[in-house]
Amino acid sequence: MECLEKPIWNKYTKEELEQISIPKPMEEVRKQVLHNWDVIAKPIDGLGSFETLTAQIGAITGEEKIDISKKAVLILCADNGIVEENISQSGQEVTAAVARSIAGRHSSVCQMAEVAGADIIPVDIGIQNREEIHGVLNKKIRCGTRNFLKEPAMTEEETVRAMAVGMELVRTLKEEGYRILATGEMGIGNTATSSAMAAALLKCEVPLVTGKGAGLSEKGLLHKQEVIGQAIRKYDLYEKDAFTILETVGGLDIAGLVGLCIGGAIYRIPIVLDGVISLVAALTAEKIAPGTKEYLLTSHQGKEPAAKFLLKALEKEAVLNAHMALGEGTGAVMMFPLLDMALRVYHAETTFFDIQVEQYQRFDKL
Ligand SMILES: O=C(O)c1ccc[n+]([C@@H]2O[C@H](COP(=O)([O-])O)[C@@H](O)[C@H]2O)c1
Ligand SMILES: Cc1cc2nc[nH]c2cc1C
Repeated sequence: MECLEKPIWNKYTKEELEQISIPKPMEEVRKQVLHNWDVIAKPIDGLGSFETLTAQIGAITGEEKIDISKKAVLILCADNGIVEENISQSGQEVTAAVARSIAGRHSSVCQMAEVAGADIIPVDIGIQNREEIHGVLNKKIRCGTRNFLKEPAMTEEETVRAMAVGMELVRTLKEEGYRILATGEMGIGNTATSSAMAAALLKCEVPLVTGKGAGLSEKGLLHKQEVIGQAIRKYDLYEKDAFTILETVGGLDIAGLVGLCIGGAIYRIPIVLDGVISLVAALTAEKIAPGTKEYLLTSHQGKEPAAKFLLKALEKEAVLNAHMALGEGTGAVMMFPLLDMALRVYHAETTFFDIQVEQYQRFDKL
């Protein structure tokens, strides 16, 4: 049965999206935050990546006093037609089941977000069935994508509309006072769409960037790699641009995440990236709107093999290396308490002067 599409806000065309110009972060503020860290009584660069990440947040927001008190994780839920090809352990009905669990605040990310003091915003951007799930924001573009082995997953218009949903969410959340957002997703089959996109974007062999997702057998993995390889050849994807790769083998969740990343850059909201699905969206966003990556913070590398190549292409390092493969935004949410702890030190401002010790000198250049 065809799903009735709901008309949604739609402002951009593909051409307009490709002409978005991303402002530069504020380098003076980054420098000032790094200087403030050096005055605090601790070894030089003692908090490592947390010093540079908080300086990045300063450069994004333009504020030396860093406030990430109001935070949220956005979980974009969507189905993938490619699941028909048995590239995942379960069927598409699991996407809606987990979305219901998120709405009821039971799922893994919900438990973690509660500890982190983050709000949970589940979004239906393309779950396959028509059910309105109470507590899930309805931004459905269509009921799941098409099977990309047979035809492109999305049309240009659907892709643009899904990206617009992500951008619009950042705009409204900024208006509501949110200071930092984490990316999350839920969608059976989205490690296959992510791996297909990663192979095409990075122009690398499919097995190098294709893993077992939520849990496949060795045989299942070989089949998944074969399916992705066939699609890459069918659409000649090594020769295609990022937008075409997204619409052909991506998903509505990934397109929405691309929009979240670009929205973060436009509205100057730091975006914390979760695992492989968010990382592929981040690289796509950077290719469509260069400069976007300056507004993105990494969290973890995870178990999917594509993650480390995507991080390298983004010229970023993960903070956590915990072999996670959960999704929902769990890795990104883990960053919130870590950043809160680092910022507690930053704002406490216990200086070398306070403890009557001569300030340590930095011998390398900032
Ligand atoms: O974030 C990751 O690195 C990650 C790795 C493996 C699985 N997942 C989650 O598991 C689902 C996709 O797995 P699969 O095997 O159906 O492609 C999807 O809902 C993701 O949130 C997520
Ligand atoms: C139960 C379950 C929860 C998930 N959360 C993200 N992806 C998932 C996949 C499954 C199968």
